Amino acid sequence: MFSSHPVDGVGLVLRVLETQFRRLSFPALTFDPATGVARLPYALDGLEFTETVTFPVPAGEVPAAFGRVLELLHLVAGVSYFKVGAPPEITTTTPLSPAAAALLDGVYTKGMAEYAYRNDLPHVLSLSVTGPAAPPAIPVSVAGRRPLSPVGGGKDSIVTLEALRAGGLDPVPFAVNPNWVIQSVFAASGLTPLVAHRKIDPKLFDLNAAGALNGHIPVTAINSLIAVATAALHGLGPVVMSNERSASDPNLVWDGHEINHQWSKGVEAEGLLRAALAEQAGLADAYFSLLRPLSELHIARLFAAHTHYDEVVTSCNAAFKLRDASARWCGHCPKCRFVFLAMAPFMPRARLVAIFGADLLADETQIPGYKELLGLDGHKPFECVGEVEESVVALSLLRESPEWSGARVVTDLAAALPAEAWTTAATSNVFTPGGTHYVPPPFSALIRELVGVADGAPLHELPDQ
Ligand SMILES: CC(=O)N[C@H]1[C@@H](OP(=O)(O)OP(=O)(O)OC[C@H]2O[C@@H](n3ccc(=O)[nH]c3=O)[C@H](O)[C@@H]2O)O[C@H](CO)[C@@H](O)[C@@H]1O[C@H](C)C(=O)N[C@@H](C)C(=O)N[C@@H](CCC(=O)O)C(=O)O
Ligand SMILES: Nc1ncnc2c1ncn2[C@@H]1O[C@H](COP(=O)(O)OP(=O)(O)OP(=O)(O)O)[C@@H](O)[C@H]1O
Repeated sequence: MFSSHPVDGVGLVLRVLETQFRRLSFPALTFDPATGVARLPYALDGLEFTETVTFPVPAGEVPAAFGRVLELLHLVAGVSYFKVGAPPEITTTTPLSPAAAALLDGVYTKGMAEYAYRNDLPHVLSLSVTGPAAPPAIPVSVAGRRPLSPVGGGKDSIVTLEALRAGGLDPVPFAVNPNWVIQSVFAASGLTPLVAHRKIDPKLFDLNAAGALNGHIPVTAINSLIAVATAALHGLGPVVMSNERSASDPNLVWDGHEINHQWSKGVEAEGLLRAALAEQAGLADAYFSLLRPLSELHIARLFAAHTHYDEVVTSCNAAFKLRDASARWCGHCPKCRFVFLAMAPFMPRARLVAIFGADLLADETQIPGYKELLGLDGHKPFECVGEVEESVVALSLLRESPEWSGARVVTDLAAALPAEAWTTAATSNVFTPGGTHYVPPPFSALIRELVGVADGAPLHELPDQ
């Protein structure tokens, strides 16, 4: 058992590496309305951490719903500290509505599934968060207020922001810890953003550097709750995300469980978060993804209409590292490869090469990576990339394009795919909106309009929620 008497940095690290942790718990959080600073403490047995989130300070009173969302954020953001020890018990004294308890179970199991898989910790997949029961709150609607639209610097949130603007909904752009890419997207949008700042306890980085257990966490769940809390604090409307249909697609199945790098971007997490916000905080329809009915390839096609973000748009995750971030597109990760392939059918080659600063489809060293995306090798990479079918459809469009058909990577990949792939591509539904979604009116009309206008075709009917 770990105890918390003072030790120097090296001693602390050595003891952590030798410890089998038993329990993650959540000491009381604090919030200072004058500074907007929330302090979120965690205890991994006797090892203590504090994460800090600084919200934009509101002009008026702090609404009760904000406090309830902050409680949820405190519990969800514990994943970063949980992963140091993967304790079998996670307990809170915060009363939990049934939907809040279900969200937390999902976050600590399915949200941590990639971590469990990579570290061979199967017990993580069946953990449960325990706490006293709370009755569901009475839901209130946030409809009719200005939406808050999180910006990630990539193509998806630009498509959402511009769709909301075109629909006359007057969106407020938002980001957690915006780096220069996100700030440049804010500037290119011409809209005035709100921002929040999140500071992970630095002790975590020392432990990681020394070899403590580490791995991927469901960061979108954390950013989403910071966004909802900010919207509540500022009396805004729903938080409108840009998570696509393919985010729900798992990377692989392990021990009978789906492992999805993007779990907290997927539709299951969206449903759990919506229900938890309604029951625990009384916020009905306060969170949804506008782009949920669309594939990544479809979103790439819609993005092609927005040329004034070309100098700033960056989807590569390497640009978003806390340390040693790349300038923009790194040009050699699965996400760069996928986004290049997805955009190529819909824009002139010179424009795409200018956005990326390189021509990935002319570079034969990219071929092994593209084979993974096309399902010819290994499993879908642990990154935010579309489904195999989307890559196949993109390639089928490129092999017929005068500009791209002679590109080295296109010819090699087209030769490597079996003939059935082209039949699959021809009958694919990647440009047909569909699947489970939670887009409420009037936003569903907006997405119909967006898709219909971009296609120059009759408006698609979205299936019912
Ligand atoms: C930028 C990135 O991809 N980071 C992943 C990478 O971490 P790395 O060590 O290379 O760099 P940092 O991000 O700077 O992290 C430093 C350490 O801090 C830990 N940490 C970070 C954020 C946090 O909220 N909690 C943390 O504990 C982190 O574990 C590092 O030790 O590899 C890590 C291990 O696999 C990943 O966890 C890092 O992913 C970030 C949390 C991140 O922001 N990733 C997004 C770009 C991302 O993957 N988004 C997914 C959606 C995932 C979801 O379900 O929400 C996507 O867009 O598909
Ligand atoms: N720093 C951040 N602050 C707030 N929201 C964020 C942040 N980073 C990403 N998001 C949001 O999380 C969701 C997933 O992010 P993701 O990186 O997939 O989107 P993106 O950057 O818009 O597009 P792309 O898929 O091209 O990178 C989006 O709704 C995005 O707006």
